[in-house]
Amino acid sequence: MVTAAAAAARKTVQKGRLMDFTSTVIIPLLFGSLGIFALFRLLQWMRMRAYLQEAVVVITGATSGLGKECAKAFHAAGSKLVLCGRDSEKLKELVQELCAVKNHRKSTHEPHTVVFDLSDTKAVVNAAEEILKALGHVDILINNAGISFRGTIVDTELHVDKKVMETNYFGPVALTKALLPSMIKRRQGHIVAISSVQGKISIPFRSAYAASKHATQAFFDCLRAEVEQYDIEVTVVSPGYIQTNLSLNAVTADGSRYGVMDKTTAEGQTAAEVAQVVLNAVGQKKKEVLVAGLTPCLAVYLRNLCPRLFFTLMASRAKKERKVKGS
Ligand SMILES: NC(=O)C1=CN([C@@H]2O[C@H](COP(=O)(O)OP(=O)(O)OC[C@H]3O[C@@H](n4cnc5c(N)ncnc54)[C@H](OP(=O)(O)O)[C@@H]3O)[C@@H](O)[C@H]2O)C=CC1
Ligand SMILES: CCCCCCCCCCCCCCCC(=O)OCC(=O)COP(=O)(O)O
Repeated sequence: MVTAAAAAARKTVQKGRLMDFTSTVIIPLLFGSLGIFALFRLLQWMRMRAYLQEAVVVITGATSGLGKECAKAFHAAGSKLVLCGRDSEKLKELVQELCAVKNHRKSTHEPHTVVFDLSDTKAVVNAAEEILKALGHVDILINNAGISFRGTIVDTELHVDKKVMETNYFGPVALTKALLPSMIKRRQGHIVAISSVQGKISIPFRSAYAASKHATQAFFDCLRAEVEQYDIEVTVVSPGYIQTNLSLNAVTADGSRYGVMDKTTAEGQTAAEVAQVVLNAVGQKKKEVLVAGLTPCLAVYLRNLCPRLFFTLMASRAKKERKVKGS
């Protein structure tokens, strides 16, 4: 009887101590951590806002898809935009669209436009000069423009491989090199490369595209290391499928337009969602970001951790695709 009462009393004391511990240690710790986290996020947001507001941001491929949505996101963040593209009419329409947006919280700026073809090196160098003359400097360069490709290696004419490399690799490299000296001089700048999941893994019938994106990843990784001493940032963004005109505009083995909206593209993430990820990655000065669903992310890990299995999967994918196309 006595021992049972003593045990019950001991239990009550223990329960009381636990409650004391919870109210004096656990709960304050929990709220404290939440508070610190909220403060950290607020400071991060304020730093990002200050970084993007008034920044001179050059965006290539601004006439459609991801480039257009990036233009909207950076414009809304108060950046001074330089919109680049091949079609001056489409660029003018975009400027009108951006200027029509009312933003009462932030001061926004009317964007500049520069028309040039990225596969023309001379035009790229002239464009960089034009940009520096008009705005004095560039804070953020977003190398976004690009084209994709569909075809077998055996059938693809070499000029097609070159065209894809000129647009996706040599164009951004030339523009970056043309703007880099002024960034180094100011010891300030941020260079962004829109690569792809296919900059990390190669899938069949995309040889020229995957090669151009692997080259992009390699070049901008080297650049990041080389310019860190000048406080210049480099961000490589690797998206999975996005709902844009990329597949429609892709080139085929003989250089003609593919002209098909692939199911994978149509079912991808929206360009606005990915543009927001680009904005945040730039604002937070991230080194790289993979913006894709579970399967592409797993495929990237599989390529590195178990390449044999990945190659087998890709070979069977090639066989299956060939069967579907009856070739
Ligand atoms: N959509 C997707 O699934 C994915 C896209 N990406 C990448 O995103 C980037 C943007 O593509 P996305 O928006 O999807 O596709 P879009 O086809 O919608 O946009 C491509 C942009 O690049 C421009 N461009 C193409 N060739 C040239 C050139 N020679 N000189 C100058 N500009 C050129 C186009 O301009 P114009 O209007 O003159 O043709 C257009 O503005 C690309 O680098 C692409 O590889 C990455 C992963 C997935
Ligand atoms: C342990 C399980 C691992 C599962 C991995 C299986 C591998 C399956 C292959 C998946 C391939 C994903 C490819 C994604 C490609 C992609 O997102 O590319 C983005 C683009 O650049 C699109 O350009 P495109 O012209 O090809 O439309």
